Amino acid sequence: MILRTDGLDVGYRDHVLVRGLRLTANAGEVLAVTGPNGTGKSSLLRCLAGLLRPLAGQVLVDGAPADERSPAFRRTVAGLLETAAWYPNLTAAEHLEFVRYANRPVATDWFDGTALADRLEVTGFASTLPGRLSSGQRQRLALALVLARPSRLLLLDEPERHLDADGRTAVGAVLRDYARRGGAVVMASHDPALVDAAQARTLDVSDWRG
Ligand SMILES: Nc1ncnc2c1ncn2[C@@H]1O[C@H](COP(=O)(O)OP(=O)(O)OP(=O)(O)O)[C@@H](O)[C@H]1O
Repeated sequence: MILRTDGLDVGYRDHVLVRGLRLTANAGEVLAVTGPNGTGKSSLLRCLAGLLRPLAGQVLVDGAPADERSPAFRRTVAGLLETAAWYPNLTAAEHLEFVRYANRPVATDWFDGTALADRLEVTGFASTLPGRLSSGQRQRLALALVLARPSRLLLLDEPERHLDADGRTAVGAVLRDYARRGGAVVMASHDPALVDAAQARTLDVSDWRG
């Protein structure tokens, strides 16, 4: 088991969004967190990523509390939760090269997502600067960059954002294969087609309303 939560309360001060959540994500599994707007999907993802402290309970990754400052946690978890940051003067291909180079020392020990990243068809705009990409192309690049980082647990907030129907299906298939190679994916999603393509198990956060 890669990820486990027990008795997890997620929210802000006196505003509990999710209460007592028990969740697991195993190697080989894609878990889709669903539910209406404002029910706490993004907040839950931030909590799993160690970016928002739980109001109660624990998030355990490989048995240790989620902690962004831990090198082991950072080697295990890769995420796309907010808008990606770009180097305005690096092309799409240079972004990918940079991320691969920066992760080179650990790339042989951990999951190598290079082949998966290549399936997002970044090649079509490889020499374009981020400021000149369409929002869908930027989303493909952001996902390719996350996949290019070695990881065993992917945390994604609405990966379908800005993608056309083919792009959503492609992302679903890539996530399915990431899991098949031994990773686990937890994603918030509003897109049943993506959830289907990823063969994801679903968890409706509104069942755990605070
Ligand atoms: N930093 C914050 N401080 C206080 N409240 C917040 C903060 N971020 C989000 N919230 C509130 O928490 C609630 C849940 O927000 P969240 O973004 O987690 O929902 P969501 O399920 O991801 O929604 P959507 O489907 O619209 O993306 C909302 O009422 C939101 O206003």
